[in-house]
Amino acid sequence: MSAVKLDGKATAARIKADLATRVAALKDRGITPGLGTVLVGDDPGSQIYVAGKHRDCAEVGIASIRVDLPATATQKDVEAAIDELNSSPACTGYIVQLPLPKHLDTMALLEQMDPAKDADGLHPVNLGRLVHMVDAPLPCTPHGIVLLLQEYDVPIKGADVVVVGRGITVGRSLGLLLTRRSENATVTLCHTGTQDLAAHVRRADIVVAAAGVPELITRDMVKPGAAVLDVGVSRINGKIAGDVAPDVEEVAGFLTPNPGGVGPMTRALLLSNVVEAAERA
Ligand SMILES: Nc1nc(=O)c2c([nH]1)NC[C@@H]1CN(c3ccc(C(=O)N[C@@H](CCC(=O)O)C(=O)O)cc3)C=[N+]21
Repeated sequence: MSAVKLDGKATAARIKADLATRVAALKDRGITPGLGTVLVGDDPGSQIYVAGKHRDCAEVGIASIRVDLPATATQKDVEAAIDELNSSPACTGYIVQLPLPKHLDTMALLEQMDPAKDADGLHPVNLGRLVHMVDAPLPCTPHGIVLLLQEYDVPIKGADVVVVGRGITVGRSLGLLLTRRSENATVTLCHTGTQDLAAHVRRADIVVAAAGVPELITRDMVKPGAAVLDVGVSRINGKIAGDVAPDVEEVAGFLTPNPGGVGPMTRALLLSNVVEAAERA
């Protein structure tokens, strides 16, 4: 058997084509959406991601504003950059690239952002709205995962979903998203304290691997026919090493390639949050 490829790259291209139309309509009304990025330090991975986001913006007609600060930037320096984007009319949405250098207080900086301009959906107010199940910008990776499953008609309602990893950007937020009434999945959130990971994964109709541990999910753990989504972005000798072992392809019913799976969806949903914020404003 071999798994159906959950093609994030192709699905993201369709989403971006739709966004380009909506951006053109906004421009006809005199509104140009603009994405800001705040990048602190010179981590090569973060540089690549931020550059990619600006390329994506150009592709759909969103203006972009890039704020790069040195690794030595103080809390006050980053606060000043956030204040600037909060008050800039050209910036309709922005992100602070994570993780920030350790000497900075990430939570304080996130709280300082205008929640209406939160393109990542990670502001505590917007995550709180997700907990309350009211409308808010959604975290990009979880939202991208849900849309990718829907694109391939993978049933979510009633599915047993095992999410591996409890990080804010993916695992924890995805649990909140999938347990809303509109998705109605049953979610088990596994993490480093989970006693028998394999036993949980084996029962899952949908497995989302977001632990950042290369090849954590092995073939023997996956129920035949299950949908497996690989969110891993570790690197070994510069090459992406996902959380899912390659031979899972032989048992899974659906599998994301990595690269070309969840990553492009994350980027497309970031653009979508920017466009939606501009449409609301
Ligand atoms: N505030 C914030 N928001 C984020 O959304 C955020 C972040 N911080 N910090 C880092 C993670 C990671 N992340 C990725 C997005 C796209 C790809 C992506 O498109 N990857 C390509 C491959 C690119 C390559 O080859 O390096 C793919 O999967 O096809 C990967 C990783 C967003 N993150």
